[in-house]
Amino acid sequence: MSSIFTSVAEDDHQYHRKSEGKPKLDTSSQHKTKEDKLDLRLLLIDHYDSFTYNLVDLLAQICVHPPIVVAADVATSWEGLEKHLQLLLSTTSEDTPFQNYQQGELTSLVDLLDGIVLSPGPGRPDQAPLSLDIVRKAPSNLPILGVCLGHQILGHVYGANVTLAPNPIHGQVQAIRRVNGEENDEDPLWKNIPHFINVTRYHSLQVLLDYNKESPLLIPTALAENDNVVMGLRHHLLPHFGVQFHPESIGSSTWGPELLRNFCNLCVARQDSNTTTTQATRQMTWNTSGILDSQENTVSPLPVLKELIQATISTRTGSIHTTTRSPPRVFLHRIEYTEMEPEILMQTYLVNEPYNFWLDSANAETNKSSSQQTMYSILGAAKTRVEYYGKEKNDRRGIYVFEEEALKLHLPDTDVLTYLEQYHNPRRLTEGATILSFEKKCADERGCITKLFVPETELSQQVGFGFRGGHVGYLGYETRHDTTSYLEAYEGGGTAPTRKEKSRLSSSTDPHVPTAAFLWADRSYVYNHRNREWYLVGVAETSDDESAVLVWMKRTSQLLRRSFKKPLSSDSRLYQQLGNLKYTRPVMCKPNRSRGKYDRNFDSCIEYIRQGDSYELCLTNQLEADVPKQNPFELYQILRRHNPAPYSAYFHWNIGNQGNTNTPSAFAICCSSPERFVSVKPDGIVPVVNKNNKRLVEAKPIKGTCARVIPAQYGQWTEQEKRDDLMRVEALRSSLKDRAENLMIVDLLRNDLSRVCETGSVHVAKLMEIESYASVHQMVSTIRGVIDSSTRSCIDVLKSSFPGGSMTGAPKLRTMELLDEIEEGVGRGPYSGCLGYISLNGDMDMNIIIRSAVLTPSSDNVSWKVRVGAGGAITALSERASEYDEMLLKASAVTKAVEVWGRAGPTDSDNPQTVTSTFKNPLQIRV
Ligand SMILES: C=C(O[C@@H]1C=C(C(=O)O)C=C[C@H]1O)C(=O)O
Ligand SMILES: NC(=O)CC[C@H](N)C(=O)O
Repeated sequence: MSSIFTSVAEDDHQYHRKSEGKPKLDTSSQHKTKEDKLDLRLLLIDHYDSFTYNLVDLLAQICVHPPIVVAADVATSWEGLEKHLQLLLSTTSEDTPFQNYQQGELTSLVDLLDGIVLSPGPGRPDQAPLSLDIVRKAPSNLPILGVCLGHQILGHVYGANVTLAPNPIHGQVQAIRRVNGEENDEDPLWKNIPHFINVTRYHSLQVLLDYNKESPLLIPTALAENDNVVMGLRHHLLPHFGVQFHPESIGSSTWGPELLRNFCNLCVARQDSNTTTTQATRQMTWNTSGILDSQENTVSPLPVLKELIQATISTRTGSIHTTTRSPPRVFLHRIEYTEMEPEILMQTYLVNEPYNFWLDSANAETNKSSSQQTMYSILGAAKTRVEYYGKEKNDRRGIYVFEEEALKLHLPDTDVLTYLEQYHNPRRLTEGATILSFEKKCADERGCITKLFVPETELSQQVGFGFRGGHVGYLGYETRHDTTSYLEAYEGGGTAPTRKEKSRLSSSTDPHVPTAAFLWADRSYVYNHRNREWYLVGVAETSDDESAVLVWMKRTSQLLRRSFKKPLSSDSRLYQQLGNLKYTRPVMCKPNRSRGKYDRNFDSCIEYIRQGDSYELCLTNQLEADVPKQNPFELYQILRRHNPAPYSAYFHWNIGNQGNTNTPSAFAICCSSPERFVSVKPDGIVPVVNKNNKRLVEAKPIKGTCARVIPAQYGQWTEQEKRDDLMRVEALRSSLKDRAENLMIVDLLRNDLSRVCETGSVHVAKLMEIESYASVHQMVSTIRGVIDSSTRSCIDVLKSSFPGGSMTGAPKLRTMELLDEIEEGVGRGPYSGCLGYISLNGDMDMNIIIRSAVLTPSSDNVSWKVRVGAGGAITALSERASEYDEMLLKASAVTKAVEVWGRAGPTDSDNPQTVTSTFKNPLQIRV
């Protein structure tokens, strides 16, 4: 591993970042609080970058108050910004950028600010009117730090040319050197920073400085070693500083935070040198402490605009639902002496129910090193379900809640995350579960029960898993319209004509498949693949429910205790097919967009990157096939053998009863995903203080893929094949292109988690590790952070991080807009979204829906339309010729299984409708 990453937390017990070996903060004691933090008010203008909150997190570690973040499109001028801030100040409420400020404490913008940071972002400086105006009109003694796009904005304002850089460079860590010069030695931004440092670059544009000018306004402070691009600049008089690189990136972590500290110190020194901040000046000189003096007043506070005050923040952001209903009761029961296997339980009892699921750890048995978290299966069938149709399905918009086939609730204006929040907000979390045991001799189903309440703190250790019932389902990719709105509203943006225009672009998706869908899992089966232990998990909202749950548990326990290992009815048929599979056989799934079109799409991506509109785009395609109607569960069975993966899942929706419902939804998802999107769990590594309220958030993004060697003899490796395969691992590990792709997504996930996690808690636990699956090697990183679960829920985590950055690229919002256009407005549906559980104790585990088939019935109901999404990240280092192949390689993990399934053909038991009408499922009878 290259040395630039040595400051990454290898030791997961590290909660706050260490700063050993770094110079101490040089600040006057009156500005320090008890925790040595600086009492500064910084404003950060967010140009919708995917790294902004990494800056916010670092600044929040340095300052008492986290910076106030506002979107770059809240206004187009300094005056407009003032109005906007006045409005915010007058409506300070919970969950806004102002939550840390007292009402009435702040009276005017000028009094408020000690410094401004202009964030990085997509696009060109001339497209950022607000930031340009800030540089022109802010009080001249107010320090401004421009990062990347912000640096280019400074360049633009001060007359430098902003042009295309010699090469776009994204996610690469490179050496820069400081520019020597007497004035630069005094430069407070670079105080105590060595002359050569490594930093991460994400840019396509550059500021060209004219070194021949006699008295230049801008002075270069650092240059890139390899291409001499200006990496740092400052105004010759004003306290305006720019850095072209990203000090907040994990690849800059040795000196980046120091540079930000220096900026904060500079803001403190400016406070010291001003008795009243409104005495600003245009006549500037460096004073002895390296900070500018101010003499002239340029800005006066604006009166508060009464009519604007009336609009409240909570109506803009969609206020958080906090229901006062008490949390449901959870019951657990361990089944002793059963040899039941999850696949048999599904096949025998669950797949013929209209709504059922299996969150599988399909590789837990084949891969003994699989982690603790991926050794459980959660299975169940449900009576109550939630369907959500989002912005792209305007005719049916809203939430629909069904009990069996009866529509119980329609909320036309509610989005899925707001709906789920009612169940999973901090006030409704269960604090433990009742463990039930049944005495064997007791004949009565309702009697002879021992109950023991175990608090959550002990429960997870005792049973090993964190699922306590709740919602199991998925958020399709198009749920992104809602999370985008949340983000824009939080920062006060989304109102600019450019953004409004963009959000009108909507994608067409399959009408059979809701934008998001969840089952209410009140009776579930949890299986530990390692020790083969089974638990039943029941949820009761009322006392009637409670006695029904007890009966179900007792009956199920009795039934499963009698189960012995038996071969699956479909087993021999499936294995036979797998053995016959020829790996050279062409897939029958047809890509939606041909190689020629995909190549042109690739060119568009490269052009957007070249122009500075994106740093990385995850371009995708869909492959489609029509398969004669047969049992979709068999496709899943083939898939879990063919491509065993830790976040596999089967999700089956209404296939047996198509046509009987008020909404025409009917589909199945067969998923063999290797990727965790995000989980929320309690964890031993969290500090002991207030332990109950802390939960660990973990994302495990994958970026970097290469094909594995496929042994000539199915399942039998020669020594040479093993060696060749290992060589591919090493090639992937050291590939510049893949490391850059991965680094970008690591920084993006750090950003997304930093929006909700505690300041300083987000860290990279594992960087660029290689995991091997049936057909591919993958580069995987692990990012962790801590939330306070008394104020933040897993829904907040989803709001701040969905969709997973590995499926979008960076910067996320702009890149999603570009992809919409490139992918011709064809919605991705469940593919690229996430699937998993949201548990009633506040735990969550969501995968990324990739390596998956989504099945919907054809209009005549005689065949399945099978869709397999696949794609890959495009960066400046990508090659056109290999991207289409990489997409096909990823798809092939699934398309081969579809091919086998299609060849197997229907059997007599493949008509679920007949089965459900004759089969009385002993486990699903509800009393
Ligand atoms: C887009 C897919 O995969 C994503 C892209 C990857 C890559 O670019 O290397 C790796 C894993 C996924 O995050 C897919 O499988 O369809
Ligand atoms: N990271 C950034 O801020 C990028 C700035 C600009 N869009 C560029 O590509 O150069």
